[in-house]
Amino acid sequence: MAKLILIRHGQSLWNAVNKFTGWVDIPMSERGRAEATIASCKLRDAGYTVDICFTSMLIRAIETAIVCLTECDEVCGGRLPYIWHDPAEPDWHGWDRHFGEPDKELKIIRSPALDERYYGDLQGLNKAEMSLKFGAQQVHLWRRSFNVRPPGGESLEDTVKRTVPFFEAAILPELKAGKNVLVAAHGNSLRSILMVLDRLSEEAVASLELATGVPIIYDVDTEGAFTNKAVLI
Ligand SMILES: O=C(O)[C@@H](CO)OP(=O)(O)O
Repeated sequence: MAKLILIRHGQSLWNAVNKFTGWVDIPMSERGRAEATIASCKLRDAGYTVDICFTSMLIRAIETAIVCLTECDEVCGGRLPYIWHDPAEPDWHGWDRHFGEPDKELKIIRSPALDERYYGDLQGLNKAEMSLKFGAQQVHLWRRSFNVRPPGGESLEDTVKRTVPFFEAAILPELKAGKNVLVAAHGNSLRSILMVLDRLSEEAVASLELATGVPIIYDVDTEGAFTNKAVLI
């Protein structure tokens, strides 16, 4: 049975100071790196290995993936992790051309489809200050409702429209082929995927909160059915 391992990135420097982050490319904090290290050890101790990894384009998710795969390198199952570059990219310089042993490689594939929800005009602003300015209820709607867009940004519904098609086209086929997949992404991009995997209603997804750096694991069969959800706290 293939494993799907979802992980929200470790705490970022802007999570630490309660700022809306969205697409701003903020790295992890020291605590975030520690969270990713602990996640790596928990994956190793529970005997999980990864065959292929997907991340967003944002450094906090990429860092989380790399720390998870390399702090306890048993998680890689003896493979060498590397960032895959698409030969179709205009600036591709043959970065992965020297690899010749696919069985010993662990591709890390980045996609903007997994990026955090775009927070528009709120990016960089403090969440508590915005609650004082616009009211806690309005800010809660911007942060957690399914279809209310933050000013100039994406609703969760908008996010679903990019994450779920990517999940179905790129990630699901790997799982159906029996590969263990690590997906390192963001609070809202993962909430949008979990909404589908856990069949959550628009109301139920509003109360779904994901901790930073905590792996969520599903068994996936060859038909693409998701069972036995486990959270490695
Ligand atoms: O700021 C953000 O990008 C996200 C995740 O940290 O915030 P929220 O939890 O409010 O959706």
